[in-house]
Parts: sequence; C-alpha cells; structure tokens
Amino acid sequence: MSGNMGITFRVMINSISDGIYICNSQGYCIAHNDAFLRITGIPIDVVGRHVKTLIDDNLISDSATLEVIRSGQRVSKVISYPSGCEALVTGNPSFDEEGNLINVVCEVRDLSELSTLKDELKYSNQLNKQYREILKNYDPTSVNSSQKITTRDPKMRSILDELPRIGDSDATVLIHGESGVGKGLIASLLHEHSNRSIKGKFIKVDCSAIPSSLIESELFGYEGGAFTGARREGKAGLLDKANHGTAFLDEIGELPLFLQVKLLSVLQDHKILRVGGNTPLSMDIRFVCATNRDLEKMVDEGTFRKDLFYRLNVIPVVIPPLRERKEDIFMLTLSFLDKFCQKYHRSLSFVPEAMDSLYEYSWPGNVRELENVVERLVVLSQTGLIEKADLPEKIRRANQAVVLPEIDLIRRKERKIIPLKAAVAATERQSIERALQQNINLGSAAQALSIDISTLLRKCKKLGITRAAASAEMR
Ligand SMILES: Nc1ncnc2c1ncn2[C@@H]1O[C@H](COP(=O)(O)OP(=O)(O)OP(=O)(O)O)[C@@H](O)[C@H]1O
Repeated sequence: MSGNMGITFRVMINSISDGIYICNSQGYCIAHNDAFLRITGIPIDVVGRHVKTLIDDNLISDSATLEVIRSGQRVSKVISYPSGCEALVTGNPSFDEEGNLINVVCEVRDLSELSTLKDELKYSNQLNKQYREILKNYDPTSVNSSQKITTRDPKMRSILDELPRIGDSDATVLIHGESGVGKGLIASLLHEHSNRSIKGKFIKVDCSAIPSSLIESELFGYEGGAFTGARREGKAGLLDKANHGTAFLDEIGELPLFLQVKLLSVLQDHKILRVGGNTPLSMDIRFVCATNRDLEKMVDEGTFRKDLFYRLNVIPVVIPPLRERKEDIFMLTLSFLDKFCQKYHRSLSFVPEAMDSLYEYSWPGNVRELENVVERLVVLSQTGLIEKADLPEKIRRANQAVVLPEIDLIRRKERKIIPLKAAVAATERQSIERALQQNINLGSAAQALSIDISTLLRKCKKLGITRAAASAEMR
C-alpha cells in the first residue's frame, strides 16, 4: 500500500481483495492498496496525483471520485484500466461532524472475476431450483411406488396408458426394442399392473445369458437323476417359480429351436414337463417376452418358429430407441441425477453445455447407457457442477458448438426441443447485437435492453460480442 497511513491500517487495507483508492476532498489521491495496482495495472505512483490528470493521461476512463465530490453522494461507475480490466468502482464520501467532505473511498471490483463467480453461482442455483421444480411437478407414471418410468414421449406415453389394460388381460406380450430401452422395466410394470402381482412373482429369464446346454433344465426344472450331476431330489425350474405370476423371457430370439417347440406347448397347454419327467405339471403363468432382434426376419430365415412368433406376438409393444425420443433425455438425466445424488449423498447440477451434449449424442446403449453415464459422473465429480469437459469423449464430440447460430436454432425449433441454454444464448445474442447496432453508446444500448451497463458488458464478454462485430453482423 502507498500513502501516509499507519501500519495497522495498511495491513487492514491490504487484506482486502478488492482495490481500494482514497482521495481527499479536492480529488488528490492520498492512498491505495496493493489490489488496486494489481487490478488496474496503472504503472505509475498515483499518490499525490489529481484524478483528473489520470483521465488526461488515459490511465482511467472515468472517475467516480470526481462525481462524488460534485454530488456529495455515493456513486458507482464501470471504469476501464490499462490492465484491460473493467471494474465496478463505487466511490463513498466520508464527512466530518459538520458535514464537510473529508475524503472519498473508492472500492474497485474486477468485473470479470466478480461476474464469472456470480454467474456461476447464480446459474447453478437457478438450475438446481429449476431441476427440483421440474422433478417435483413432474408426474412420472409410477406403479406401487417401486418402479418409476420417466417419459414425455407421446409413443411411450401411449404405451403407458395401455399398460393397465394389457396388465389386466392374460394375453402374451412381445416387447420389441433395442437393448437398454426399458423392455424389462415395461415387463415388470405389466406384472405390477395385474392381479398376478398379489398371488405370484415376476421371474426374469435372460435367454441369452444361460448356456443352451442348461437352459432347458433351468427353465423347466428336472426330475431326480435326470442326467449326470443332477440333484437326487430333482429341481424346480424358473417357470415353476413364476406359477401364478409372470415369466419374463428376455432375448427370446436366443432360445434354441428345440426349446421353442417346448415353449409353444407350454403356451398352448399351460403345462410343463420337467427334464426326465413323464407327468406334465399344470402351470398358471403369464408370459411376457422381449427381443432386440427382428423376429420376423428370423422366421423368414428359419431360425425362429413362425407358430411361436404368432403365439408370442399377441400384443406387440414397440419401444422406440432413446435417439427417437430426445425429449426424454433431459427428463431421464435429471431423474437419474436425483437418484444417484441421493444414493451417493451428493448435490450436483449440469451446466447447459453438458446438457446440450447429452442431448446431441445418439445413445446407442439407450437409457441404460445414459443411466450409467450419469452414475459415473455423480461418483467422479469433484465440484458441484458437471461440465462438458467431465463427459466421456464420445459424448463431448457429439456437440462441438456451445452457442448455436440462429439458423441452427430454427432447424432445432422444427425438431421441437431446443436446449434451454442454447435458446436463451441465441436470443440474447440477437437482442444485444441489435441494441449495439441501433444505439450510439453503451448506456443507451443497455437502457434499450433494460439492463445496466455492467450486465451488458458482462454478457458481451461472455457471448464474445464486440460493437464492431455487432455492426458487421447486422449489415
Ligand atoms: N423410461 C425410463 N425411466 C426410467 N428408467 C428407465 C426408463 N427406461 C429404462 N430405464 C432404466 O434403464 C435401464 C435399462 O432398462 P431395461 O433393463 O428395462 O432395458 P432393456 O430394454 O430390457 O435392456 P436389454 O434389452 O439389454 O435387456 C434400467 O435400469 C431401467 O430401470
């Protein structure tokens, strides 16, 4: 610090991170702290100099001090300095007991630092609030509170609307859809919607996960001594466990041909025959099957039985891939974020650029992939914000542009959903460029936009808008 002040005062004033600049009642600088020099980059000793000479020497663009001396009131101004920084300078008058001005103390706040921090904090608070509100008001279709399905997609909603009716019937359902779209979830909801959930269980069998040599005995069970290594007392199969309930046969396209015949007879006769057994056992099972393969093509190729296909496909349910219901990406992301934040006791939000990238990505692994990505981000995140840089590279590459040009915005409008941040940025850019082009100075441009100059400067900096670029843009 410079100036003729006591040591305690010097230590105190230098512990402040904002710049402090003190003038006497005539406008001569009597002291300043170290932060003042760091922020302003003024290369000369200003103590003893009149502020007017600093303006004349182009060291400051304006003076709050002169305005305070003139008006006797607290004054704030945005002032540019040789460091290239723009600062919000607030001049505070101090008076003696008779009300005479003694000196003017100016606080110099680096707007770029301040606005970045403020923006981040404000934005993160806004997002958190917004997310919580959406989740609070959103009514996910929930069944018995154990399973929740999140969707806004019209096709998905019509499937959900049909679920109670399909659940009530005992007809066989074949769910078609890519891996990870939620076929298992829909199947379990069907069970929960039926009165089978009261008297029986939901048993899932992944036909692709059980080796073909074991699948028959796993499904149908076996009698004692049916084969080498079999238990002496025999064993009930998974279908036994589904008695009075629902058997969900996932990846049904992987079922070997010989078992397709056996399954067909179960569907027709409602009886199962254990491996090595002679007496068929009556079973009351509702079958829901799922596949990510084109079963009709497999029928044509002779790898899937036609009669079984028609027997299974009584009620077909087709679940669209996530890339065809982009509206769901936002909702699902927030829903998974909430779930994993609760699980891992974290509090996190996505910055808009990260959300844009999630939106743009094609999600070949569908909802499961999204769920896994969000869980990983929640576990690995070290700050309260998930940024674009935190996303896996393949997702980051899906969206390089942060601020979308208007043309892209229109193209996106046609696809109905525009990420909120991109829409706001494009609209802000357009209004600011127009205001800068149509107004002679920053003050009137800010007035036209109904914001103050510091906000205008901050937004210009953030969006990379200069007056020259704005004028060129509008021509
Ligand atoms: N709409 C949704 N809302 C909430 N969670 C969902 C939704 N769809 C899928 N999920 C979740 O995504 C994950 C994958 O879903 P699911 O296992 O049902 O997919 P799948 O189509 O059966 O996959 P696969 O074909 O590989 O067996 C699960 O954790 C599931 O809970």
